[in-house]
Order: sequence, then structure tokens, then C-alpha cells
Amino acid sequence: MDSLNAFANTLSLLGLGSESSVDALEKTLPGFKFLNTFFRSWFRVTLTGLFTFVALAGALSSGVNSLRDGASKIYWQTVRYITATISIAGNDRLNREVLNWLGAHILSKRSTRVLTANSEPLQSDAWSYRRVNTERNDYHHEKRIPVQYLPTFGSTWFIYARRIFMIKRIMTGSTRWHSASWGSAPEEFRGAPEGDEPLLVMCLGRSVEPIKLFLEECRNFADKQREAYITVRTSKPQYDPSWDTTILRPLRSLETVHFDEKIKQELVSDIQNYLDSNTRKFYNKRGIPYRRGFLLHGPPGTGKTSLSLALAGMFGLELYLLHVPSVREDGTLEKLFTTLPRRCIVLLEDVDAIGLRRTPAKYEDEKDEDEDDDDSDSDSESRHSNITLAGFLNVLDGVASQEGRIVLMTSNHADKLDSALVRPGRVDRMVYLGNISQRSSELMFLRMYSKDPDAPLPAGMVGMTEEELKRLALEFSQQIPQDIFTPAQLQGYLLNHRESPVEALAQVSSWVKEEMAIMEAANERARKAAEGKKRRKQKKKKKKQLEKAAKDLEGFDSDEALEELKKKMEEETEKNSKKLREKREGDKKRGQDETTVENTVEKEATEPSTEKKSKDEVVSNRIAVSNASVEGPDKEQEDKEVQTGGQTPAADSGSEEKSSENTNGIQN
Ligand SMILES: Nc1ncnc2c1ncn2[C@@H]1O[C@H](COP(=O)(O)OP(=O)(O)OP(=O)(O)O)[C@@H](O)[C@H]1O
Repeated sequence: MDSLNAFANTLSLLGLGSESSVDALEKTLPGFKFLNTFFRSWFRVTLTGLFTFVALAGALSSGVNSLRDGASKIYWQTVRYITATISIAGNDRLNREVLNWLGAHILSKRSTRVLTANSEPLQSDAWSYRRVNTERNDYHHEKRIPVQYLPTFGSTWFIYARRIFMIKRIMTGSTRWHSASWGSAPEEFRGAPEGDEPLLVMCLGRSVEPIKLFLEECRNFADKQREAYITVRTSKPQYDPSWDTTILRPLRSLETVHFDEKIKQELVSDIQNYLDSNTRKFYNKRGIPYRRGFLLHGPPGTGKTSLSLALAGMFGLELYLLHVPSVREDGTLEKLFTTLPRRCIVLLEDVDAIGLRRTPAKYEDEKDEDEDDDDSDSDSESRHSNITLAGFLNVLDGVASQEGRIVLMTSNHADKLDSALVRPGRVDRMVYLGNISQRSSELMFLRMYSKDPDAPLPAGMVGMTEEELKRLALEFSQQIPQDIFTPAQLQGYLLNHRESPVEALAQVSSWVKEEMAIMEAANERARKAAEGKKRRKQKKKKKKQLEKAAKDLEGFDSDEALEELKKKMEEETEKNSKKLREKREGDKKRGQDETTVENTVEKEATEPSTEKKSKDEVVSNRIAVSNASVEGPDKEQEDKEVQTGGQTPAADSGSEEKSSENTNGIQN
């Protein structure tokens, strides 16, 4: 208070708190003099002095702020003048490459005391509200992934190519939000970077060229590191359509994938030819879209995925892997495709498993019963997939689809694929990977026991010469029946005997017998299951028709009702015929023979439209059908079949006959 008074007195001396100034203020603000006297007697401070003090303090503070702003502006102008800067977005691959370079070249050699440590990101998609790019390195087989040290927030200084560089990792978005509670602590102590923070690369000097050279060096370093790997990028499209997971897989050579050598060579030279720089020009000049598609098909475990990985490694391309049934809708697929780089391999796995529809399932009034049947063996993912054939074809070669990449599709049932999907331009070459031949068995045996300079020799191979191993391989292959086992099966057997080729040879004949017996039993089970499924399907179909007939008969008391019923039946028939025609056209294109089932269905579908029956005939047929369904002996029989899984072939055929009779009855 005293200091305030002293300050007021000083001001009085300057004339700011004098009587004359109080009088002047009283004129403009009536009552001011009274308040001034009141403050002076009670608080020993005049109002004029107080106002003047507040005004001066405000002016002083804004002066300091302006000074600080001015100094900051001068600082940044100077920085701008004497440095060159390039910024790199958080989600750019270069960002990670620069950090890796820093980690390997600067931070490992210097005693930096504030760092970020990275090992494996743990991620729970269930609660994670935002997705962070993840990387997985399959090359490290140790239990614990080595820790990688990277710069944290703030600046890192270093000298590169005789120039001073500074890299600043900037805190943004969520990290800034997370670290808000740390108040005024320096950035590097507030939290760890999550990997999506932007970088500023600055260099002392007035040209950005040194920075460009530095960035090129970072890229080269990353390429070198990746040489031993295949980079596989994947996505979890149900959460966020982006290629956010990177997996580094050890390089796999093409020799380790065994299938017909001639087909292998043709495939390799096809891709080689396609990637040649002259080929692009050739395509462009002739107005041909520069794309190439391959369908790798065959039973499970015959090497479709392995071949794709080997090709990616061989041609030094990144592999973008998408399990098609896990994609929910066309939009997601489209988003993923638009973010693909120009040169890469896209691996679309299990393209048959979703039974690509011409329209999304949710818009279909009712599902075709045949489709129903097919869907039953697909997994739960495929039931959630709603992508359409049009959407799928569009990403493959629509107007918006990018040129330059290689699309590899895999399928276990190529015969299920729509002809539009496998037409040239979308699938330019189909490669069949089948069961293992004797020659491939021999090569697989040799590969399994080839000497590894980095590992100790297995006990069962000590002293074994190359010739001896070759002889064992030949003998082994002669015991493997041609094209019966999948390569995966044989690989499994050899892995169980990886310590001793002699043992593998000694036990192979009994293994072959056992496996054949297992396979036969499995085939028998599958055959029975298929029969049971067929019967269930027929029963379901019959039940539906009966229900429909009963419903129609409910209001069947006038000529108009009869007419309406006839019209309905004709519409139904027309619908069936149309479906059938489309199916036949598709099959014809694939050069397949029509099946007997289709012929029967066609007959059923077309007959009613050609025959015009009288009212009495229709009514009597329908009543006969209703009675048969309620009282017929086959009803009981069929229920039994369903319960027992249809293991009575004699009874089966009887019931099938009856059911077809009834079906005809309805349709007539
Ligand atoms: N032709 C082959 N040559 C060498 N190894 C093979 C071959 N086929 C399969 N394998 C081995 O079998 C395993 C499964 O192979 P892969 O996943 O490539 O088969 P796939 O045909 O893609 O199977 P799916 O159709 O079930 O996806 C792998 O470990 C692979 O090494």
C-alpha cells in the first residue's frame, strides 16, 4: 500500500493526481471527487493514482509482449534467412526412413540422453479409437524383438556432408493432447512419439539441395535394409481402409516353390516382360491399359501365397495383401485401391470365397437357392462381405483404377468365378498349382536337407556326401504317388524328420499308406455331407413350395383368384427361366457342360409356362400335393434321414424320387 502511495505521490508531483485534475474529472464524472476523498481517507490512495498505475502496468506488459513477439519474429526471420527447411508429414514413409537413419547413424554413436525406445506396438482394435501404423518384423525369430532407439520430441543436431543439420520432431494432435497435463515441461519430457508426428529437416545454408541429398541417403539406407526382406502391407478393412500394417518377411526364393518348371519360367518371363520400361510405352502408344492380372488357382496348400511372396521378392516389389472376404463393401475396396502405389504387387486372396454378387446381398429380394447352398461352405467373414462383382471389377480395371501394378488373385475354386472376372484384361494368365509331382518331391527333399553354412549339420547327415543325398532324394520321390499329396502335406512330413533324411526315406511308405487312408476317409465324409446337404436343400425347397401353394389356396374361391394365381405362377416361371438363361450363358462362356441338375431345373421352370391347365386340374393337383405333404409316408422317412445325416442310400433315392414327383405336382 505504501509503495502504491509513494507511486501516487510521485504522480501528484507530476500533476496527474492534483486538485485541478480531480476538479476536471468531477466535471465529466459527477461524484468522482467524493469517491476520491473516500478512497484517500479509507485506503490512503487516490483514485486518480490508482487508475494511472493500472494504465501504466498494462502498457508495460503489452510493451514486454510486443518486445517478445518482435524478438521472435527477428529470430525466425534470421532462421529463415540462414537455413533451408523441408518438412515431412507424419504418415509419409520417408518420415520413418529419416528416423531410422538417425537411429542407426547418429543416435547410436552419440551419447544423447533423451531418446524414444521402440519394440513392438501392442494394439487392441477393440478399444483403440484411432489406428496407428504397425510394423512387424518376421525376420527376428528371437523371443524378444530388439529395441530400436529413435529421436524423441524436440531437436536433434548433427553434421552430414560437412553441413549442420537439425531435425525437429514436432508434437501434434493426440500427443499434444495427451501431454497437456505436463504443463510447461519441455516437449521431450512430456511423452513418447506415437510415430505419426511430422518432421522438420533444417540445414544451415540457403539451399535445399543438401537436404534433398540427405533424404535420398535415408531412402537408400532403407532400401538396403529391406533387401533381405519382402515388405508386405496389409489392412484390417473392417476398421479403417488403409494399408496400415507392414510386415517384413524373410526373402523367399522362387526355387523353393515347387511346381511345373515350364509354367514357372513362363510366368517369370511374363512378369519380366511386363515390368520392362519399353512395355509401358508399347501399351500406352496402342491405347492398351497397362495392367497385368494373374489367377493362381488350385487346392489349399499348393503354394499360391508362397509363389506370390517369391515373385514379390524376385522383382523387388512390395506386396499389398488383401483377404477379399474380409472386405465389407465396395467403398472400402475402392479406398484401399486408390491408395496403392503405382508399382507393386496386389495379392487378392480367396476371390472365390465371397461368391461375388452382381448386386449387394442386402438389395436382393430373395437369394437364389443354389447360391444359398454355395454360401454354406464359406466362412463367417464371407457372409459379412457385401462387395459386388461390379465393385470388384471396377477396382481391377475401371476408369479410376491405376495402371502399372500387377494383380495376383488366388482361388481354391476357379470354376466358381464369374466369367467377367477371369476374362483377359483382368486375368491375363491362369496358373494352376496342383498336388506335388514326383520331381517336385525330389526337389523338396533336397531343399529340406541342403547344407546351411550358418547352422550346425543335423545329426543324421554327418558324413553324408552330396551324391548320397541325391540318391536318397530320388528314392524318396519314387515312393510318393504322383499328384496325390499337396506340397504342404509333404513339407509337413519332411519337417517331422528334418534331422535325418535316411529316417525320412525309411518311413515314407508307411506315411503314404496312412495319409491315403486318412484322405479316403475324409473324402467319404465329404461325399456323405454333400449328399445330406443336397437332401436338406431339396426338402427346404419342397417345404417352401408347399407353403406357397397352401397360401395361394387360402383365397382360392373365385375365377379372379385363379387368374391371379396363374399370373403369379407365370411370373415365377419367367423369373426362374431368366436366372437359368443367365447361368447357362455364364457356363457356356467357361466352356462347361451343363449339369443334369440344371436341365432338370430348367424343365421344371419352363414346363408350366408352355402348358395352360384348366382350373380344375390346377386345384386338384394342388390339393393332391397338400395331402401328400401332410400324410405321405416319405415325410417321416425324410425326417429320419435328416436326423441320421442321410446314411441310408436306398431310402435316400426313394425320398428323392418322391420329392421330385411332388415338385412336379406343384408346378403343373
Ligand atoms: N508348391 C510348393 N512348393 C513349396 N512349398 C509349398 C508349396 N505349396 C505349399 N508349400 C508350403 O506349404 C505351406 C502353405 O503354402 P501356401 O500358403 O503358399 O499355400 P496356398 O496354396 O496359398 O494355401 P491356401 O489356398 O490355403 O491359402 C507353406 O509353408 C509352403 O512353404
